[in-house]
Amino acid sequence: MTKLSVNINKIATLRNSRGGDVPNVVEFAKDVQRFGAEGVTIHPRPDERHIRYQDARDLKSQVYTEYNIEGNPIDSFVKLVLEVKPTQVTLVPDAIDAITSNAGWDTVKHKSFLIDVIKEFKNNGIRTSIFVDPVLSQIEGAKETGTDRIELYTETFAHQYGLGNKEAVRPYIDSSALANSLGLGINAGHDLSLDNIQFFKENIPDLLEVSIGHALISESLYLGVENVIQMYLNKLK
Ligand SMILES: CC(=O)[C@@H](O)[C@H](O)COP(=O)(O)O
Ligand SMILES: NCC(=O)COP(=O)(O)O
Repeated sequence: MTKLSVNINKIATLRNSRGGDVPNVVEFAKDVQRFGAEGVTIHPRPDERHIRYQDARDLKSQVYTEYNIEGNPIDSFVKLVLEVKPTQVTLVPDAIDAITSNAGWDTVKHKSFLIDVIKEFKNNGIRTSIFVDPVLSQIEGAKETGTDRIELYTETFAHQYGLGNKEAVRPYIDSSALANSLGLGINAGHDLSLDNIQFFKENIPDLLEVSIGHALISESLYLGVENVIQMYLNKLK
Protein backbone atom coordinates (compact mmCIF):
# COMPACT_ATOMS: atom_id res chain seq x y z
CA MET A 1 0.00 0.00 0.00
CA THR A 2 1.50 3.31 -1.08
CA LYS A 3 0.25 6.46 0.61
CA LEU A 4 -0.64 9.49 -1.49
CA SER A 5 0.50 12.76 0.06
CA VAL A 6 -0.78 15.82 -1.81
CA ASN A 7 1.69 18.67 -2.14
CA ILE A 8 -0.33 21.89 -1.84
CA ASN A 9 2.41 24.36 -2.76
CA LYS A 10 0.57 25.27 -5.96
CA ILE A 11 -2.55 26.27 -4.04
CA ALA A 12 -0.45 28.77 -2.12
CA THR A 13 1.08 30.00 -5.40
CA LEU A 14 -2.40 30.75 -6.73
CA ARG A 15 -3.45 32.44 -3.50
CA ASN A 16 -0.34 34.62 -3.40
CA SER A 17 -0.83 35.76 -7.01
CA ARG A 18 -3.83 37.86 -5.89
CA GLY A 19 -3.05 38.62 -2.26
CA GLY A 20 -6.01 37.70 -0.07
CA ASP A 21 -6.92 34.18 0.93
CA VAL A 22 -8.43 32.51 -2.13
CA PRO A 23 -7.93 29.62 -2.52
CA ASN A 24 -7.57 28.93 1.18
CA VAL A 25 -4.67 26.58 1.80
CA VAL A 26 -6.01 25.11 5.04
CA GLU A 27 -9.46 24.46 3.56
CA PHE A 28 -7.82 22.82 0.56
CA ALA A 29 -5.78 20.56 2.83
CA LYS A 30 -8.94 19.59 4.68
CA ASP A 31 -10.65 18.80 1.36
CA VAL A 32 -7.87 16.61 -0.03
CA GLN A 33 -7.95 14.56 3.17
CA ARG A 34 -11.75 14.31 3.00
CA PHE A 35 -11.38 13.05 -0.58
CA GLY A 36 -9.03 10.29 0.56
CA ALA A 37 -5.50 11.64 0.42
CA GLU A 38 -3.40 10.02 3.10
CA GLY A 39 -1.06 12.92 3.65
CA VAL A 40 -0.39 16.59 3.01
CA THR A 41 3.01 17.84 1.89
CA ILE A 42 4.31 21.39 1.90
CA HIS A 43 7.69 22.69 0.84
CA PRO A 44 8.16 26.18 2.28
CA ARG A 45 10.96 27.99 0.51
CA PRO A 46 13.03 30.77 2.09
CA ASP A 47 11.40 33.45 -0.10
CA GLU A 48 7.91 32.16 0.90
CA ARG A 49 6.80 32.51 -2.70
CA HIS A 50 4.19 29.82 -2.19
CA ILE A 51 3.79 28.13 1.19
CA ARG A 52 4.58 30.56 3.99
CA TYR A 53 6.01 29.61 7.35
CA GLN A 54 2.70 30.72 8.91
CA ASP A 55 0.83 28.26 6.63
CA ALA A 56 2.95 25.47 8.09
CA ARG A 57 1.79 26.49 11.57
CA ASP A 58 -1.87 26.95 10.53
CA LEU A 59 -1.98 23.52 8.90
CA LYS A 60 -0.73 21.69 11.97
CA SER A 61 -4.11 21.36 13.70
CA GLN A 62 -5.96 20.50 10.47
CA VAL A 63 -3.74 17.80 9.00
CA TYR A 64 -4.96 14.63 10.67
CA THR A 65 -3.30 12.34 8.10
CA GLU A 66 0.48 12.40 7.58
CA TYR A 67 1.95 15.87 7.65
CA ASN A 68 5.17 16.08 5.61
CA ILE A 69 7.26 19.25 5.52
CA GLU A 70 10.02 19.39 2.92
CA GLY A 71 12.90 21.79 2.61
CA ASN A 72 16.53 22.67 2.94
CA PRO A 73 17.45 22.50 6.64
CA ILE A 74 18.67 26.07 6.98
CA ASP A 75 18.30 27.46 10.53
CA SER A 76 14.86 29.03 10.02
CA PHE A 77 13.52 25.81 8.48
CA VAL A 78 14.88 23.65 11.31
CA LYS A 79 13.29 26.01 13.86
CA LEU A 80 9.95 25.89 12.05
CA VAL A 81 9.89 22.10 11.81
CA LEU A 82 10.82 21.69 15.49
CA GLU A 83 8.00 24.08 16.38
CA VAL A 84 5.35 22.47 14.15
CA LYS A 85 6.42 18.85 14.71
CA PRO A 86 4.99 17.26 11.55
CA THR A 87 4.84 13.49 11.07
CA GLN A 88 7.81 13.63 8.71
CA VAL A 89 10.45 16.08 7.58
CA THR A 90 12.00 15.56 4.15
CA LEU A 91 15.36 17.21 3.71
CA VAL A 92 16.02 18.62 0.23
CA PRO A 93 19.31 20.31 -0.78
CA ASP A 94 17.72 23.24 -2.60
CA ALA A 95 19.68 26.27 -3.65
CA ILE A 96 18.10 29.35 -2.12
CA ASP A 97 16.82 30.58 -5.49
CA ALA A 98 15.92 27.21 -7.05
CA ILE A 99 12.74 27.33 -9.16
CA THR A 100 12.03 23.81 -7.98
CA SER A 101 14.04 20.97 -6.51
CA ASN A 102 16.57 19.74 -9.03
CA ALA A 103 18.93 17.29 -7.29
CA GLY A 104 19.22 14.89 -4.41
CA TRP A 105 21.70 15.10 -1.56
CA ASP A 106 25.31 14.14 -1.91
CA THR A 107 24.99 11.92 1.14
CA VAL A 108 28.70 11.19 1.22
CA LYS A 109 29.91 14.79 1.11
CA HIS A 110 27.25 16.07 3.53
CA LYS A 111 27.24 13.03 5.79
CA SER A 112 28.20 14.71 9.07
CA PHE A 113 25.81 17.64 8.52
CA LEU A 114 22.96 15.22 7.76
CA ILE A 115 23.77 13.05 10.78
CA ASP A 116 23.49 16.07 13.09
CA VAL A 117 20.30 17.51 11.66
CA ILE A 118 18.59 14.11 11.39
CA LYS A 119 19.48 13.32 14.99
CA GLU A 120 17.88 16.56 16.14
CA PHE A 121 14.61 15.85 14.30
CA LYS A 122 14.48 12.24 15.45
CA ASN A 123 15.14 13.27 19.05
CA ASN A 124 12.04 15.42 18.72
CA GLY A 125 9.90 12.53 17.51
CA ILE A 126 9.84 13.57 13.85
CA ARG A 127 10.35 10.89 11.19
CA THR A 128 13.06 11.83 8.69
CA SER A 129 13.45 11.33 4.98
CA ILE A 130 16.14 12.62 2.65
CA PHE A 131 15.76 13.43 -1.03
CA VAL A 132 18.21 11.38 -3.11
CA ASP A 133 18.97 10.52 -6.70
CA PRO A 134 18.65 6.82 -7.58
CA VAL A 135 22.39 6.16 -7.24
CA LEU A 136 23.56 3.19 -5.17
CA SER A 137 26.46 5.00 -3.46
CA GLN A 138 24.01 7.74 -2.40
CA ILE A 139 21.61 5.18 -0.94
CA GLU A 140 24.48 3.63 1.02
CA GLY A 141 25.44 7.12 2.18
CA ALA A 142 21.83 7.79 3.20
CA LYS A 143 21.91 4.75 5.46
CA GLU A 144 24.96 6.19 7.24
CA THR A 145 23.10 9.40 8.09
CA GLY A 146 20.60 7.59 10.32
CA THR A 147 17.57 8.69 8.29
CA ASP A 148 14.39 6.64 8.55
CA ARG A 149 13.52 6.96 4.88
CA ILE A 150 14.72 8.20 1.53
CA GLU A 151 12.67 10.05 -1.05
CA LEU A 152 13.71 8.99 -4.54
CA TYR A 153 13.91 12.03 -6.84
CA THR A 154 11.76 10.94 -9.79
CA GLU A 155 12.21 13.81 -12.26
CA THR A 156 14.49 11.78 -14.57
CA PHE A 157 12.15 8.80 -14.53
CA ALA A 158 9.13 11.01 -15.26
CA HIS A 159 10.85 12.80 -18.12
CA GLN A 160 12.21 9.64 -19.75
CA TYR A 161 8.95 7.74 -19.28
CA GLY A 162 7.17 10.58 -21.07
CA LEU A 163 9.56 10.02 -23.99
CA GLY A 164 8.69 6.33 -24.03
CA ASN A 165 11.82 5.08 -22.26
CA LYS A 166 10.47 2.63 -19.71
CA GLU A 167 13.98 1.40 -18.86
CA ALA A 168 14.42 4.69 -17.02
CA VAL A 169 12.81 3.00 -14.03
CA ARG A 170 15.77 0.59 -13.71
CA PRO A 171 17.96 2.75 -11.38
CA TYR A 172 14.91 3.22 -9.15
CA ILE A 173 14.33 -0.54 -8.97
CA ASP A 174 17.98 -1.13 -8.05
CA SER A 175 18.04 1.73 -5.56
CA SER A 176 14.86 0.63 -3.83
CA ALA A 177 16.12 -2.97 -3.59
CA LEU A 178 19.27 -1.69 -1.90
CA ALA A 179 17.33 0.67 0.36
CA ASN A 180 15.07 -2.19 1.39
CA SER A 181 18.00 -4.43 2.21
CA LEU A 182 19.45 -1.62 4.36
CA GLY A 183 16.18 -1.13 6.21
CA LEU A 184 15.44 2.30 4.76
CA GLY A 185 11.81 3.20 4.04
CA ILE A 186 11.14 4.39 0.49
CA ASN A 187 9.21 7.48 -0.57
CA ALA A 188 9.27 9.06 -4.02
CA GLY A 189 8.37 12.31 -5.65
CA HIS A 190 8.80 14.98 -8.30
CA ASP A 191 6.87 15.11 -11.57
CA LEU A 192 4.87 11.99 -10.80
CA SER A 193 1.50 12.13 -12.53
CA LEU A 194 -1.56 10.18 -13.62
CA ASP A 195 0.43 9.11 -16.69
CA ASN A 196 3.41 7.58 -14.92
CA ILE A 197 2.39 6.73 -11.34
CA GLN A 198 0.97 3.26 -11.95
CA PHE A 199 4.02 2.06 -13.87
CA PHE A 200 6.33 3.46 -11.20
CA LYS A 201 4.37 1.87 -8.36
CA GLU A 202 4.25 -1.50 -10.12
CA ASN A 203 8.01 -1.49 -10.46
CA ILE A 204 8.94 -0.35 -6.97
CA PRO A 205 7.99 -2.85 -4.31
CA ASP A 206 7.49 -1.44 -0.83
CA LEU A 207 6.97 2.11 -2.01
CA LEU A 208 5.63 3.67 1.19
CA GLU A 209 4.59 7.13 0.04
CA VAL A 210 4.49 9.43 -2.96
CA SER A 211 4.15 13.19 -2.70
CA ILE A 212 2.57 14.74 -5.77
CA GLY A 213 1.79 18.38 -6.42
CA HIS A 214 2.39 20.01 -9.77
CA ALA A 215 0.77 17.36 -11.95
CA LEU A 216 -2.03 16.57 -9.52
CA ILE A 217 -3.12 20.20 -9.29
CA SER A 218 -2.84 20.64 -13.08
CA GLU A 219 -4.86 17.47 -13.66
CA SER A 220 -7.48 18.72 -11.20
CA LEU A 221 -7.85 21.84 -13.35
CA TYR A 222 -8.10 19.87 -16.59
CA LEU A 223 -10.58 17.38 -15.15
CA GLY A 224 -12.63 19.98 -13.29
CA VAL A 225 -12.94 22.80 -15.80
CA GLU A 226 -15.84 21.31 -17.77
CA ASN A 227 -17.98 21.06 -14.66
CA VAL A 228 -17.24 24.63 -13.62
CA ILE A 229 -17.95 26.05 -17.09
CA GLN A 230 -21.35 24.34 -17.01
CA MET A 231 -22.05 25.84 -13.59
CA TYR A 232 -21.27 29.34 -14.88
CA LEU A 233 -23.39 28.83 -18.00
CA ASN A 234 -26.30 27.75 -15.81
CA LYS A 235 -26.02 30.94 -13.77
CA LEU A 236 -25.91 33.06 -16.94
CA LYS A 237 -29.07 31.62 -18.55
C1 LIG B 1 11.23 17.83 -3.24
C2 LIG B 1 10.33 17.98 -4.38
O1 LIG B 1 10.53 17.42 -5.44
C3 LIG B 1 9.13 18.82 -4.27
O2 LIG B 1 8.92 19.28 -2.99
C4 LIG B 1 9.19 19.96 -5.18
O3 LIG B 1 10.43 20.53 -5.07
C5 LIG B 1 8.10 20.94 -4.91
O4 LIG B 1 8.58 22.23 -4.73
P1 LIG B 1 8.00 23.42 -5.63
O5 LIG B 1 6.51 23.37 -5.50
O6 LIG B 1 8.60 24.66 -5.05
O7 LIG B 1 8.43 23.14 -7.04
N1 LIG C 1 8.36 15.62 -2.94
C1 LIG C 1 7.78 15.86 -4.20
C2 LIG C 1 6.59 16.73 -4.06
O1 LIG C 1 6.20 17.08 -2.97
C3 LIG C 1 5.84 17.15 -5.24
O2 LIG C 1 6.61 17.34 -6.36
P1 LIG C 1 5.81 17.73 -7.72
O3 LIG C 1 4.70 16.69 -7.90
O4 LIG C 1 5.21 19.10 -7.51
O5 LIG C 1 6.82 17.66 -8.82
